[in-house]
Order: sequence, then structure tokens, then C-alpha cells
Amino acid sequence: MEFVKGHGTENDFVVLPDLDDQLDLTVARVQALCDRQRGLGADGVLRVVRTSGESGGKWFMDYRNADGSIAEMCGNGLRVFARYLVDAGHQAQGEFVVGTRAGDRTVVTHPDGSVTNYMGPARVTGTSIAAVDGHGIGGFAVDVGNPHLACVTEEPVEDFDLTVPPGFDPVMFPHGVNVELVNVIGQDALRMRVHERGVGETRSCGTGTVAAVASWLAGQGRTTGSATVDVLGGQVSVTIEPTTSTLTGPAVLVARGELDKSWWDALV
Ligand SMILES: N[C@@H](CCC[C@H](N)C(=O)O)C(=O)O
Repeated sequence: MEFVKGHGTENDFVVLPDLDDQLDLTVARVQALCDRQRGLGADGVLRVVRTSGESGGKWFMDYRNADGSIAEMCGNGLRVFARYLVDAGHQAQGEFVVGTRAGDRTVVTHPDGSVTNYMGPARVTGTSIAAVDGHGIGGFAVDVGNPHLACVTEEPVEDFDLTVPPGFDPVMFPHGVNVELVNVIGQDALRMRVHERGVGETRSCGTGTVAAVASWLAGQGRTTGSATVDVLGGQVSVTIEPTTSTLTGPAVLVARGELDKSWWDALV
């Protein structure tokens, strides 16, 4: 069984081409693939499925977090997914549509290896408080297809311990939440760290960067704007409009190979 390893701003993924939707991708298999000692190591798995295209796209991105849980959407993963499709010859360079659990998303691959995702609306749904490292930090709840609590703070984001999962309001976020800590570092320039639901601290989160920019704008009473977001693994650019948002950043394919069949079969 073929795999490809890739990352977007060091948020890393195992890509599993499964064009005919045959794989039994159990929680145990996702956990083992993502384990950095007993597997390949990754923040998540992207299963590539070919679809009928009835709703526009020919592809479905089946995204799983490293703990085996299913998430609706993954922004960095979508760029890597698009790059894989072009690299494998399944899609021409340029614009195409990928289905996700959050709906269809248009992507545009660029010759320099970067990808622009049309991420849909970033909906600010309220305010809440994240308990991080003994601090209560206020932020905005932002729905980017998946749930975020993006908190702009004056405390340097480097100073927080994200090895412990942040606390959050389970009534507001009944299915868990991704928590972003955000500093303003210049004009239209943010820095972000993130604790991802189902993973832990990662070096980047694409949907999280969109939520961070939406939260920063909401704090100024704005619904439109653009910013760069520095993450531990690099930089992305985000534009927010009232009805849509875009995320542009790198997508890197690192390796390809074959999974050992007996290893895979022993996992249930
Ligand atoms: N890293 C992703 C987000 C992955 C899903 C997230 N952990 C969740 O459970 O919602 C991204 O780049 O957006």
C-alpha cells in the first residue's frame, strides 16, 4: 500500500491514496501511522478518495487527527492533498475542487509549490475563555468548518506551556475545540501557537490561522482584512471577507513508499 509523507508549514501528514475507497482506516491504524516511534509519525492522516464529482469535486479528503478522531476540515492538509493530486498526475496544476466534511473547497496550486485554499466563511459565533497554563485568556469562537477558540493576547505566545491541553467551555464547544494563542507583531502581521483537538501542540494549523485572523479582525469590529501569520513551522497568508476566506502557504511532499502489509494487517 502506497503512502506519501508531506507537510504544510511543518503540520505533517501521511497521505494514503485510496482512490477506490477500499481501505479500512481504523482508529488503531491512524494512531499507529501517526506515532513517531512505532509508525511513520504525523499530526494527521489524509486519505485520498475519488468521488463521482456530482457536487463539483472529483476528490474527497478524509482527514483524521493523530488520535484517530475525525475532523471536518484541515487547512494545511488541504494544501498537501492538492499538491499530492498534482504531483501524482491526477490533476493539472491550477484550480480544482476537493470535497471535505465541511463542504466543497476550491484550491489553486501554484508553480512554486504553494497552494491557495478557498476556505469558506470564518464565522465568529461568540466569545469564550481558554484556560492556558494557569491563565484565563479571552477570545472569539470561530467556525472554519471545524471549531476554534482564537485568543489575541499581549502576553508573548512563546511564554505559554501548551503541553497541557487548554481548558474550555464544554457547553460552547461540545465536540472539543482547537485553541489558538495570537500576538500582533506588526501591521497586518500575527504570530500564533496552537493546541489542536485530537493532536496536541502542532507547528501550524491552517484553519487555526484563518480563525486567528478572523478573531483579530473581530476584536477591531472588522469583518474584512488580510494578515500574514507566523507559526512555529513557517508563515501563511490569510484573507477574510464576510462570506469567504483564503489561506495561502507552502505544501511540501517529503517522501513516498510502501507500508509493510503484515504491519498494517496486524493493526485492527
Ligand atoms: N491541522 C489542521 C486542523 C486539523 C483538525 C483539527 N485538529 C480539529 O480536530 O478540528 C489545519 O491545518 O487546519
